[in-house]
Amino acid sequence: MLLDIDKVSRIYPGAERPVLNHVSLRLDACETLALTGESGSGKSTLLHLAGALDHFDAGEIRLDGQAYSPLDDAGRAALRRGPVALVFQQFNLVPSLTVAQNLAFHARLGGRHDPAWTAHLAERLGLGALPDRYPETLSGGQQQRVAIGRAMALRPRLLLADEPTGNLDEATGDAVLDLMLELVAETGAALLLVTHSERIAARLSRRVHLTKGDIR
Ligand SMILES: Nc1ncnc2c1ncn2[C@@H]1O[C@H](COP(=O)(O)OP(=O)(O)OP(=O)(O)O)[C@@H](O)[C@H]1O
Repeated sequence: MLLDIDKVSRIYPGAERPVLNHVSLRLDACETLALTGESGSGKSTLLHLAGALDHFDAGEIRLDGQAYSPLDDAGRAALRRGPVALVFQQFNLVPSLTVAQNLAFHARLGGRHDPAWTAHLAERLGLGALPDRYPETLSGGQQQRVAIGRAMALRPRLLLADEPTGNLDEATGDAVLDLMLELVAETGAALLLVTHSERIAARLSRRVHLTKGDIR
């Protein structure tokens, strides 16, 4: 088992009820899992917890047996510059950096920049001719391909994606999802992907539905 979310709860300060109530979820290497649920059901919250971007109030999360709760901020940041990578709906590229610099950005921060691998990713993602372009000159699909390349440059064990095609039209989104699934399969990573789309969920190997703070 790669990711073990074990009876995790999250109560936002001031909220009456927990958004996540003893949620458990396990993910093996090479698995691709769609996380669906109504708006506000806690999908992003769960993804952020798996990415060590937020704290949980009960339970435990482990990645390859490493528990999250003892980690300090540096340990949590190291997780995101190593085995865990994230892709968001809003791309979140660094506007002042070129495509090539964005692709290498997180891997450099983590001391794991492999120029040959990054160049391979740029080619695979159809970005080979655009190394010196800035994000504002790219289409949404191109920007998301850079974000995926930036994430995969770390050779993560776990890729977390929050509505990665939510800002793209259907054809562009499908092409981006194809590339993401290919790269995840090629590297043996696991994928946990939040989506509202039945069509996208059906493309992944497994799906779970979040409702009333729990997985059904
Ligand atoms: N930082 C926060 N502080 C307080 N409440 C929050 C915070 N983040 C999210 N919430 C609340 O927690 C609930 C779940 O939010 P979350 O974003 O995880 O849901 P979601 O299923 O991803 O929704 P959507 O599909 O609309 O993106 C919502 O009621 C939201 O308002």
